[in-house]
Amino acid sequence: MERPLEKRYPVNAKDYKIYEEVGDGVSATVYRALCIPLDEIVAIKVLDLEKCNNDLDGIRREVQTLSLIDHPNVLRAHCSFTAGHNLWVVMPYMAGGSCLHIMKSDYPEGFEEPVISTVLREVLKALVYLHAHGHIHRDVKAGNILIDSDGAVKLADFGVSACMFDTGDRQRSRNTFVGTPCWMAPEVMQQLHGYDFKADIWSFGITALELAHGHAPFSKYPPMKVLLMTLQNAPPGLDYERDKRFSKSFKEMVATCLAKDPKKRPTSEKLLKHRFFKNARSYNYLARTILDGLTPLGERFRLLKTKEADLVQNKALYEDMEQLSQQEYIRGISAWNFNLEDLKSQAALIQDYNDTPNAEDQEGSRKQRDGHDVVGLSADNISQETACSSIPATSQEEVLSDLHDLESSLASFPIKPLQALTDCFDIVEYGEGANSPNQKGVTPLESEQFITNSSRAMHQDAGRYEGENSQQRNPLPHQVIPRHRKFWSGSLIPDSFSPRKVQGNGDRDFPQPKFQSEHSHSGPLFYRQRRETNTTSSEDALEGPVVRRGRFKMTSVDLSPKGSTSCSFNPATGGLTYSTSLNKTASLVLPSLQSILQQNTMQREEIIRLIKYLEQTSGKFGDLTEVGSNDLLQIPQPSAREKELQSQVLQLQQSIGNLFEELQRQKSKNMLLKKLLNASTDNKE
Ligand SMILES: Nc1ncnc2c1ncn2[C@@H]1O[C@H](COP(=O)(O)OP(=O)(O)OP(=O)(O)O)[C@@H](O)[C@H]1O
Repeated sequence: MERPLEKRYPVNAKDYKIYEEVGDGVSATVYRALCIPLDEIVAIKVLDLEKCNNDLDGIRREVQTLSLIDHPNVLRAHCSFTAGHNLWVVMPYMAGGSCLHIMKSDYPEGFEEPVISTVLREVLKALVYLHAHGHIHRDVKAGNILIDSDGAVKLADFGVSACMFDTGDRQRSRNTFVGTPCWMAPEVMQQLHGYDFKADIWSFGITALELAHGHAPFSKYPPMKVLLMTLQNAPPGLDYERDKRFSKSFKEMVATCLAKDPKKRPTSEKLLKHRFFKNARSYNYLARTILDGLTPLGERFRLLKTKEADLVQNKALYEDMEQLSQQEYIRGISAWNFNLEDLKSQAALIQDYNDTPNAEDQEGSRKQRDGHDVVGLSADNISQETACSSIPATSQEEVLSDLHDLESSLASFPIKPLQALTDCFDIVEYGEGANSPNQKGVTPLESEQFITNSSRAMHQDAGRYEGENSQQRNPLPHQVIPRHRKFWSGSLIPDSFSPRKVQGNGDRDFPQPKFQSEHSHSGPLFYRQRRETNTTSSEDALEGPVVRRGRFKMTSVDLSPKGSTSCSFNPATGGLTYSTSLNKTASLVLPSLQSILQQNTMQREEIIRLIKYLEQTSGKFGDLTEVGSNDLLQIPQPSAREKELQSQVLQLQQSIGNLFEELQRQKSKNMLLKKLLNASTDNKE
């Protein structure tokens, strides 16, 4: 029988029409697109080669690997080529998007068990195939499980995949730190003896929890804490009490994947025989359940990004803190081997979150206290860990203890740890210019054929997605949506921001409302207090010329008018005269001036009341009081409402001043940290 002609996908950017953005990752953006000559809807992943630290050969090998893979549950590339400084990977378009996106938009509490077992069985089939062909996927997570409109499930993203049978450079690359910390197996973190395909089984177990809860365990913590918790806590799992809605077989299946000792984890083949997967349905079931009624992928992604952008905008200061923490994390790990003291002093800068731990973490700590399944820990470590995972860390000491714990948990690190880590995490720095994540130019410049044209056409129904957002045929969507820092957990929106999170059902005690208020008030207070208690801290040393002022430093002496000789107080109007130019100095003194104004207004009213009282009770000071009171009483008394509004305005102005001040402080701190980071990198080299 004659074989049907293979479809050949063009390797030139001008043959594709880019529609809307449907996803983004650490180093790539994914678009829905039309392959014009074939009249077929495809997905195009655009990687900025300048942002990939990998060498071109490495990427070439990855894509070659992709093109050789042939399994219904593994997403393979049709073809790939370079366009300008971007690599375009053309793939089948998976109209349902990733499980992560589906959960974030419609199932924030996770999926029901039959859905989970159906999805996971398909993923496991992909892993059986990959492992049998010598590949470790290394990035199994809900964000990489894609669903097509008919419910077909494919495992995507070989951005970090490694070949188990390779030798030489490739083999050594497995001794680097690759993956996303929440899904990362302990042996991958430890870097002791390298790792094998069992690392995928661990990530598979974590993904099962992610699908069950809507988020991965520890996803709200900064990477350093995730490392510590993974290494030191008992493995996360489904709780018999808390996760009543799930079957015993599901709980068992997760537990078997999440054995800390990789040898105790089953192979993918053996796992596929687990009774949990007996309940899996056909993939059409997914189309009928989770995909039914979903808005088109592009629109869903846009809404999620808008929501994320709004939340991030409102939480600009929190972002600064996160960023600082992440930079500190990278710095901390990378500096580990050569300057512990310096590291410790820098650790003082790590902002902790005062998060209420979720039941998952408490459970982990409880198990650990009971002495179960703790790898490589002394009693000392255990108590320290218990403190750090079950009680909100609030002090510098705890951060230092985290670092101490990490020191004992990570036996050794790769030769170039900093490089390895910067490959893993998206580090955003102030002043990023053209290469910043927002500048994801995907201009279809003259393209040159780069890698492969897939040997086999994928079974893609060319016309079926044509209707989806067909009006949105815009040219290349440069910076359609502002891109923000990627969250550690891989979530689109960090858990603590999720408006759907509710307090109180064990696993979901997310501190969103609490955090919001804390952030605007307690955050800056926390920083100031810390500085006050430790004026010789490295933070102070780093701060340079930042003036430490603000409402939390005010004393009654500060508020006295005589203290502020540099501004003029008009007793007739009760107002202050000062330059209105909004420069830095103004923003720094503004809070003090506003307080003085408030204080004086109150004093003035007090004096007027006193004069009135004296007028009524004594004629002795008649002349004097008459002059004084007449003079003062000429000013109309503000009504109670006016007073209230006045004080609100003052408070708002004061908050603005404080926020501006805090922002300046964070900026200068960040700049200094960047310098230190560069210096330590230079040292290392
Ligand atoms: N073929 C596709 N069809 C539809 N959506 C896709 C496709 N490929 C990727 N996506 C979407 O784009 C998102 C990011 O893609 P991808 O994971 O490949 O990028 P990445 O930079 O490698 O991300 P990361 O390293 O964080 O996993 C996915 O989570 C998914 O939602």
